[in-house]
Amino acid sequence: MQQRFRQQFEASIAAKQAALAQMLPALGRGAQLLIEALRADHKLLVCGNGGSAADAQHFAAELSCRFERERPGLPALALTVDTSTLTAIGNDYSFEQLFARQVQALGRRGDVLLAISTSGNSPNVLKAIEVAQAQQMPVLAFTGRDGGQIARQLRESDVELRVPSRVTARIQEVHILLLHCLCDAIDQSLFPQ
Ligand SMILES: O=C(CO)[C@@H](O)[C@H](O)[C@H](O)[C@H](O)COP(=O)(O)O
Ligand SMILES: [Zn+2]
Repeated sequence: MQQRFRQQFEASIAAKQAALAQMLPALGRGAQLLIEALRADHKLLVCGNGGSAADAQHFAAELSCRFERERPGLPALALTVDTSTLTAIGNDYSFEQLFARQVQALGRRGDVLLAISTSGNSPNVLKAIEVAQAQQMPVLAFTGRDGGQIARQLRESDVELRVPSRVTARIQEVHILLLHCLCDAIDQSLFPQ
C-alpha cells in the first residue's frame, strides 16, 4: 500500500511540474480576465460536476468570504449549491440545462463564467458556455486531456486552462492549485498591501 501511496504522490507532483512548465502564460491570461471583470464590478459564476462541483464551491467561497488576506468579499457564485433550483431545472427541463438555465437567469454582459470539466465534454457545462457566450460573458474554462468539446467551443477572447494530463484525479489536483493561484493573483492585484 505504501508503494501505491508513493506512486500517487509522485504522479501528482509530476502533473504539477508539467503544468508549471506549460501553463503559466494561460494562467496569467485567466487571472487578467477575472481581475478586469471584478474591477468593473462584474461577478463570477462557477460550475462543474462531481469533484469539479466541489472545486466550484471551494473557489466561490474563497472569493465571497476570503482567501489569505483580509479584504471585502467578492461577487462569486457556485451554480451547484441550490438543491431547489437544481432539482427544478433537472426535473422540468433536463440535466443538460442545469447550469445553462442559471447562467441565463443570473449572468449579465461582462460577468464571467468559470467552467470546470476534466474531460471537457460534460454536456451541462458545454451548454452553460453556449449561453454565456450568447450573453457576451467571457468564459474561463478549466479542462484536461485534449480539452474536449469545450476547447472547440471557446472563442478567441475566452481562456482555456488545460491541464496536461489524461488522469481525472491528477487534473483535479492541478485545477485546485490553479484556483488558489487565481485567488492569490486577485488579492494581490485588487488589494495590494
Ligand atoms: O471527482 C471525481 C473523480 O475524481 C468525479 O466525481 C468526477 O468529478 C465526476 O465523474 C464528473 O462527473 C466528471 O465530469 P468532468 O470532469 O468530465 O466534466
Ligand atoms: Zn476526484
